[in-house]
Amino acid sequence: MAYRVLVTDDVDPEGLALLAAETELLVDEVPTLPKDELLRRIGDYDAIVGRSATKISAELLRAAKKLRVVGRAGVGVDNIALDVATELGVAIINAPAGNTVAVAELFFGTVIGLLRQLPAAALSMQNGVWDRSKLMGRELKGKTLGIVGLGRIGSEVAMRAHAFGMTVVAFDPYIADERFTALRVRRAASLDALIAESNILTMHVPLNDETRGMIGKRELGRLPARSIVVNMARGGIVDEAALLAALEADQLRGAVLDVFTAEPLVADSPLRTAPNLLLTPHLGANTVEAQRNVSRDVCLAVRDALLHNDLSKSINVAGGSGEWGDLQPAMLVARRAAAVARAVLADQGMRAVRRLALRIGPDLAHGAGPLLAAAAAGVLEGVIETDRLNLINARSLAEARGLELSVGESNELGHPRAIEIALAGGMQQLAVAGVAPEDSKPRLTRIGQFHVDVNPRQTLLILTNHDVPGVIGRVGTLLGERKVNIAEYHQARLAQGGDALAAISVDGAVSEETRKALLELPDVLTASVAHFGAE
Ligand SMILES: NC(=O)C1=CN([C@@H]2O[C@H](COP(=O)(O)OP(=O)(O)OC[C@H]3O[C@@H](n4cnc5c(N)ncnc54)[C@H](O)[C@@H]3O)[C@@H](O)[C@H]2O)C=CC1
Ligand SMILES: O=C(O)C(=O)COP(=O)(O)O
Repeated sequence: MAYRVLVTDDVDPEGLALLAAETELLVDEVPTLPKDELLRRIGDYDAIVGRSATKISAELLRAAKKLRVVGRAGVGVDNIALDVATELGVAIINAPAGNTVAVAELFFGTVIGLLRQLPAAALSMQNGVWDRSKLMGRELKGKTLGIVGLGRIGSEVAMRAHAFGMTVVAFDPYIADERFTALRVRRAASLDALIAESNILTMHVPLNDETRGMIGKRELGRLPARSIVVNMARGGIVDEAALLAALEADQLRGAVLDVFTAEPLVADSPLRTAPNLLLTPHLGANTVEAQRNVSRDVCLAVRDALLHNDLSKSINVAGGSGEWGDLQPAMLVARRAAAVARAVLADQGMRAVRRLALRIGPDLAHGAGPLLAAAAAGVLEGVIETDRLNLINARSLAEARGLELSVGESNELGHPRAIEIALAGGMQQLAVAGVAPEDSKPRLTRIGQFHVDVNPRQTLLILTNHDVPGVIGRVGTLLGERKVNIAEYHQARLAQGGDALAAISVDGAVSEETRKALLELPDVLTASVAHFGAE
């Protein structure tokens, strides 16, 4: 089956060629579409790849019945209704690293341009003027640079600022002290403290509820006299009206804006004629190198998501570390162990699961988020009606049904790559455990108190029976008569003559009628079937 990919917003051809090279991907490249036209067309597509000009609204996502992936050839995802995408199970993939240097270089280009009055100088030369006295500049050396957001771009700016002889201070409550030390950046205790000493204040944070309007009239008023404010992050992080007022009152030396609350900036915006304001039309990422990088990065990840169901690059899988190569077998165990626990409990009359507790061995600790999502998907599969149950929406769908989810690391599971799922509801609970060793196949190792050893393939039959001779033969004969092929049969018991449990891995499906027939066999006490969905 071929997947259709819609590409908007001038995405670099090098990445698109990677998509077009796949026979299973049909790529349609269009210019940035007006909202209504995009809404009309989106229903035909499995993926959309674009940049900041295309708004991926809640309305668009709900209309996009086939959509599985949104690729963003760049960093900021404030143009995407992330919550709705997560609820619908649509993967959001961005290209976080490819344009970092482009923004950092534009920072120095524009700030030096502003300090040395380069736009005015160039214009004066075009106009036949030679006036050096009016074009006196200032240097970066010795000035204090205040960076808000010491992430990828903030860090690159900091490194280059040292080369210019600047003092570098930053405010970022989410970054550890070690990173500040490694970058030789002094940590400001608060945003206010940073503002109070910044000759140049620059914003490198995402736009969200915490950062919208972060620099307003009050903050601008607290900057040292004759400071410069730079916003290359997102429009609205620096309040445009307050900035305009501060520039008109000659309170600042100047400002640089590359991003605007509404883009494109309207032709008659008062910002266009404000004094000492250097404007660029969202050029931060506009270099040949950056566009090639982000296009390649995002297209590869979109390809892998569509063709190989690899969601490791989706930013809306909670806790994803980005590297899932070693986690896939563990995710399979988590999902299947949860499905087994749910099936067995349902046959004991417990249909409403209330709690899912995941415990993982230390070598899987980095995958806690995706593993919990996989376990949630295992509990829900076959229970809820959705054709888009996946690692992206499983946790939110489970929580919406009142299921409490938790995950913890444990050294007591007997293997560093062990996984245990405990489901509970009412008075009942059941734990199912497994392992995902690096060098052998994933196995289920425990169902309740019974030790088993079975590779959970397409379908697992779980029987409990009296531990008496003849049961295995009768079960095998019944399944054989019904053309159910047994791949593995693992019999476990707690004590001779007590209860026993059989974990039987079979090919294909086991009908409800076959399950009932198994229950009719002498000495069989319970029979549960876990059909595993697609991986
Ligand atoms: N002008 C342009 O063309 C471009 C603009 N951008 C913008 O730059 C932003 C930053 O990009 P990256 O550095 O790659 O992202 P990043 O995620 O590496 O860094 C963002 C940093 O902001 C920090 N942060 C978040 N909330 C904060 C708060 N309330 N106070 C202080 N710090 C806070 C985070 O801890 C993080 O370290 C993007 O979100 C995007 O909006 C990115 C690329 C191009
Ligand atoms: O990557 C980002 O966040 C940017 O702001 C770049 O946006 P663009 O892809 O140039 O529309």
